[in-house]
Amino acid sequence: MLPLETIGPLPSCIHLFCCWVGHQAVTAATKAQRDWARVPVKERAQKLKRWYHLIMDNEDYLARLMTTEQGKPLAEARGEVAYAASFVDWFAEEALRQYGDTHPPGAGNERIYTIHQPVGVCACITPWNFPLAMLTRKAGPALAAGCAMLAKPAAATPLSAQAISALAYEAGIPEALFPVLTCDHEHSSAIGEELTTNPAVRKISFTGSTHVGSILMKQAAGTIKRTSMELGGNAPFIVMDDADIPAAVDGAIKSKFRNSGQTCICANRFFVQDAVHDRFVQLLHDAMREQLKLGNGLEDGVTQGPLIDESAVQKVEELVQDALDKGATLVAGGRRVEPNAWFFEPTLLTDVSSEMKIAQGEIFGPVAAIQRFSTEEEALQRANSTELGLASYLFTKDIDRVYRMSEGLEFGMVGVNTGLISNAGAPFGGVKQAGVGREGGSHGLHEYTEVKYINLKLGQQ
Ligand SMILES: NC(=O)C1=CN([C@@H]2O[C@H](COP(=O)(O)OP(=O)(O)OC[C@H]3O[C@@H](n4cnc5c(N)ncnc54)[C@H](OP(=O)(O)O)[C@@H]3O)[C@@H](O)[C@H]2O)C=CC1
Ligand SMILES: O=C(O)CCCC(=O)O
Repeated sequence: MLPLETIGPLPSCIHLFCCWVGHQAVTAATKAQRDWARVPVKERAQKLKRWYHLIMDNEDYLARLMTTEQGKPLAEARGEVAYAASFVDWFAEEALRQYGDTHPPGAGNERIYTIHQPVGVCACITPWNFPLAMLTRKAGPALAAGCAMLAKPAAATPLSAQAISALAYEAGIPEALFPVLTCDHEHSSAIGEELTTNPAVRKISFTGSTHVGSILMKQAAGTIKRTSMELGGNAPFIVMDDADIPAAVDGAIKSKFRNSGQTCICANRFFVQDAVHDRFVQLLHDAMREQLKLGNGLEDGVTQGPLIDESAVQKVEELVQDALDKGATLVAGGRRVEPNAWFFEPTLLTDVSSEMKIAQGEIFGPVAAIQRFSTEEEALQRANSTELGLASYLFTKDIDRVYRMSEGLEFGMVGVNTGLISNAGAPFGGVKQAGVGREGGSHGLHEYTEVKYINLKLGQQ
């Protein structure tokens, strides 16, 4: 018998085991995908529709599971279940509309046309902040297009992913076509490595940090995989002096404090024009006091749950402290509720400047950090001074400004006079280092199809 030390330490065994599980899953998915691509699109769409109805029928169960697992309040969890289901519903319908086109022939006896075909076996790695919706935003279009989708959810939220995929199997979607590969945080790189390097996987779709997205892109480059990357944001929320201030405050509450500030499209940097600064801050402070209640998300009336883990709380604490050290003013909140708890008070800071860390990257916590500005040009220039061009928000009643500024903002998405931009029918995605590709809408389906051009030469003129 081999001495134990020649086999190696336990972690590397688990690493190898994860790679092996991933490899087996890819092999099974490769066969399942060939069969699935041959299923008539109408039948694929019907199975997705059944999945959609099963998700909605189990809304309460899924929402309670998510609140227990992830922490977001029950009302928000219910909203996410419906949001997740809406991707399945939308892509079930869009699958029927994968139109090709015909082109003018180059010569009299040739005909040129295009068809859309599934990319093949795809894989996705999803985050904990939207454990259902980020999965269906990727699996919905992939399955609709005729692809397989291997899913690796975040270690913090495997149960939500397993529950929603079980409903897919119940709806008639083969398990081998849509396996969910769970593992602990230490071994996510093992599964990630297999999914990004196995040549049978044709596409990788990721939502998470820019740091991990860049690792996955490098790994995927070896086999030239298609990638969709939905990475970090640093959203500006611009309030012009002609804005409807109560509406801007309402948008701020929705955009900033959804999921306790843990979304990549949360307002991250508030820019408020001088003339309306004090009124906006006052009304926002009032709204935070009246509308935000911290606590157990299963209890009635709670709107703010805990952050995801200890390191998330520490990061927010450090950002707030750095801002205060550099001259910010604390208007409300500013600390965790009690030692060792992961609940962080809804926080309002003013006198924030671009030198502070809180203005430079994702806060991912319930902190509204307010900067002031004087002119439209200054607002645009400061808003655009980030590499994380995902979402942006603009509040103004001047229609010329709406066009001028929304076209000038270097972001993939602009919410004008609204703090909520999420919609299954719209293309979600970023520019610069915020990512590659679009999810949702018809663009979201195209991410899972290849365009094939066919040149048909006729025998006779
Ligand atoms: N754009 C967005 O929506 C999100 C942005 N973030 C940002 O990222 C920060 C950190 O959050 P965090 O959860 O650590 O985000 P990560 O980017 O680390 O995690 C996102 C997903 O990637 C997985 N993952 C991590 N490392 C690897 C790897 N080497 N190979 C394959 N998969 C990997 C994770 O698995 P596991 O959980 O097992 O580690 C998880 O499923 C947040 O504070 C926020 O700023 C976070 C989540 C979502
Ligand atoms: O934080 C994210 O990456 C997901 C954004 C959720 C949404 O689509 O609204």
